[in-house]
Amino acid sequence: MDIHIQPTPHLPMYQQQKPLKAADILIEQICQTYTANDARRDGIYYWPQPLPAPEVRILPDPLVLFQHESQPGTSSRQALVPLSIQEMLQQAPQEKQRPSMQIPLGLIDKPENQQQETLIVDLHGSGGALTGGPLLLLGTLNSGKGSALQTLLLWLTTRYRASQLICAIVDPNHDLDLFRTLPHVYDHAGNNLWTDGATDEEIVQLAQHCTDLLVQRRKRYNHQHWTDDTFSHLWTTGEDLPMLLLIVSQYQRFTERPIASQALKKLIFAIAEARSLGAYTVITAAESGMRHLPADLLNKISTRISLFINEQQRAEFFGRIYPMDPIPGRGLLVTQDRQAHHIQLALPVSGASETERYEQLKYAVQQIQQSQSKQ
Ligand SMILES: Nc1ncnc2c1ncn2[C@@H]1O[C@H](COP(=O)(O)OP(=O)(O)OP(=O)(O)O)[C@@H](O)[C@H]1O
Repeated sequence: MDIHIQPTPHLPMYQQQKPLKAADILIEQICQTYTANDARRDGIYYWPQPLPAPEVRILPDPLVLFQHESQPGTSSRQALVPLSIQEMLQQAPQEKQRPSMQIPLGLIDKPENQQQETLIVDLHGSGGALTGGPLLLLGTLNSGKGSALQTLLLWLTTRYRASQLICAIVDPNHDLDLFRTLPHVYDHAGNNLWTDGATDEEIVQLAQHCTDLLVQRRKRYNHQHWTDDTFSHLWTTGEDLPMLLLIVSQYQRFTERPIASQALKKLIFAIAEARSLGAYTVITAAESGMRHLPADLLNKISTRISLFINEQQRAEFFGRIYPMDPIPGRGLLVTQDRQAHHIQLALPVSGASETERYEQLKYAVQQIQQSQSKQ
């Protein structure tokens, strides 16, 4: 059974800060008498609410991945998945799982269709999805890249056991430190696949472990003709074949280090070539431009999310200047139909401050760890 993700979730209601005007009262009364559902039945669609925006004093965490255990449905906060982590962890092993790399990351605005939907990125890149293939998250300092990686990794490690998913992580900012202890970050030989990339040797070694994994996989199935569906088919027949996810955070940090950047680039290319074998890539970068993200690397990346970047970078990255607000987690995504959409990414966990969110994430990772040790 697949986990159901609300297609058009309800938006948070902010507390009214200013006194109501007569027009507001009138609108509210009309909305009460003639609800959105009544309107929809009559073929009238309301303009969707604006994307939920974090506001330090009012609601710093308006959009989160999972529902909070103690307050389902009672908070003005919105969850992408209508389940708590604990419920997800209990449900996942009972499902007939497929190796899906479709990850709910936030909300996507489509005002021209009067819609707002869950943003799902698909690292496997099956046809028909809004986005597909390797993912780049670009954004300036404090734009929300690290939080987005946490959301992505929390989803995947909650959903898949370590025997189903191996994560290789290059994390110079230590945004994913809390995940380091999870068994997902080790390969079958017991090698730890997390590094902050402080030395070139560490990067080269991690690249070697990942390449070995791919080589072993090709060898093991040397007569196999790999198509888009082969991996999924082998997986569901019970083959011991974990997905491999490479995360390279802050790619620009390595561009001045020829050995490290060559090793990373080669690895990213090898993983892009091995998508049908179940290998996937996510990269974040704080700088665009050829010097930081070479064109041949960018060509391998089919899903490009830009969080806040300055106008000049926007012009370079998109070929034109789309309007953007400097809101954490707010960004732009150009979908396969070449349409640009505003998006709001979800935080992995809720919390009124960074410290609270850190503790919540720590607790979430502990829950994952415990559920792993029970299996
Ligand atoms: N989707 C979001 N909703 C609400 N707040 C967010 C969101 N994403 C990030 N934030 C907040 O914005 C701040 C910066 O986030 P984060 O550290 O993820 O940014 P970053 O791009 O990784 O920054 P840097 O490049 O400096 O490491 C944090 O306080 C974080 O909690």
